[in-house]
Amino acid sequence: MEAKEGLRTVVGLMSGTSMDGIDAALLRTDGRDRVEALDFLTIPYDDGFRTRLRGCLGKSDVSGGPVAEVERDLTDAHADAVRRLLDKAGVAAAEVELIGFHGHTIHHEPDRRLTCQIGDGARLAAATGIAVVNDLRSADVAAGGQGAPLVPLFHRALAHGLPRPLAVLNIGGVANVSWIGPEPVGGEAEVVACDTGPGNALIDDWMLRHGLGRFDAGGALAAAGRVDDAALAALMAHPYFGRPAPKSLDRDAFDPAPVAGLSPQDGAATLTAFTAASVASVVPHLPASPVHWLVCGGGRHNATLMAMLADRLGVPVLPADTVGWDGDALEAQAFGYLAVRSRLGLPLSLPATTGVPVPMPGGVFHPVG
Ligand SMILES: Nc1ncnc2c1ncn2[C@@H]1O[C@H](COP(=O)(O)OP(=O)(O)OP(=O)(O)O)[C@@H](O)[C@H]1O
Ligand SMILES: CC(=O)N[C@H]1[C@@H]2OC[C@@H](O2)[C@@H](O)[C@@H]1O[C@H](C)C(=O)O
Repeated sequence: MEAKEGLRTVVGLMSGTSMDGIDAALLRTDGRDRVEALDFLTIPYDDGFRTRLRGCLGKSDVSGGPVAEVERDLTDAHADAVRRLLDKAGVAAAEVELIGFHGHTIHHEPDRRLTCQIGDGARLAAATGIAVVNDLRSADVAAGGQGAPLVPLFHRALAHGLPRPLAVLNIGGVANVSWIGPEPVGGEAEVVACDTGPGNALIDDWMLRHGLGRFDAGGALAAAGRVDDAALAALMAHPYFGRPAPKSLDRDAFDPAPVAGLSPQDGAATLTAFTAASVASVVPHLPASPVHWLVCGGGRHNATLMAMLADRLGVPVLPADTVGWDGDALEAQAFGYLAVRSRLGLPLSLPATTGVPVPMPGGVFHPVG
């Protein structure tokens, strides 16, 4: 075990459900309440690899065969991302203590105690010469938790001094919220979290299906359409939205059939409204209404979605960048932070963030050599 005090220089790596690429962040953190962001980059996947990755979704058997080949190539792409990040930052691998390696979720069914992130920790440690912590969700799921979301404790670490209650909303392929309560003197604020519903994944799939690109840039297509209220009501009838937090989702949990017959514009508008309405539907499940929302993840670049969120939530909804955070880097930074917590034996999740029975440490350590 490493020293209990002090900042460590670490890398965090995330391959998110939108399958856009690898986010790699360099930071210094004590795994508690100190975080200094140093650098960040994204390495996009090419279309061929994205198709292979998509082909792994829903599978949980990684041994041998095509999933094992994708896992190997995914790991090597992460090693390359680490090299490029350190080159960009002018930092030597020897100066980095640890990599937090999320891997890529190909299957997530916590109610059956199943979650699977592909990514070979030992191979990444050997390729980079830096120790790795991976498999950060399994311990939580094995103990009966949702295994997600895991970023809430990182959000709390960043949130000192901001107005409370605060909601930090990540809009990736799936969307998740961290509710952070008032800051007690000398104590830690209450955190409640869950996945709210779809983020961008259904919108991205819609754009691809209509040959209109990989995502709705700026929300322009949605802005040109009309929300179909009946289709939206059908989408919102899913039982997930009535369930209390904590709760989590797999990427493809929702069937977009209700929008199937709509024009490209109206479908985009309705799916964008679905994301906004599902975020708003979580508010009654929170301990108190947030006084403002900070939005991170790629969905904050979708102006139509941001406007729909502001409309439905009725309080300020701002990109997280407005308080000095890098809204693209946050998830990758979180996995560097969580890797340090893993080495310190600190919890990665709490009963109110994943439903795990007790505060839960986790992660698997892979030393170099
Ligand atoms: N300029 C833009 N306009 C609209 N949407 C955008 C823009 N840029 C990115 N996005 C959306 O953001 C998505 C990527 O977001 P992000 O990288 O946060 O997701 P992720 O980390 O892969 O997912 P998750 O958080 O679920 O793991 C893209 O797929 C796209 O839908
Ligand atoms: C199982 C899984 O990989 N879940 C992801 C996904 O993407 C967003 C949302 O669903 C969140 O629950 C989680 O990722 C973030 C990083 C988290 O664990 O906090």
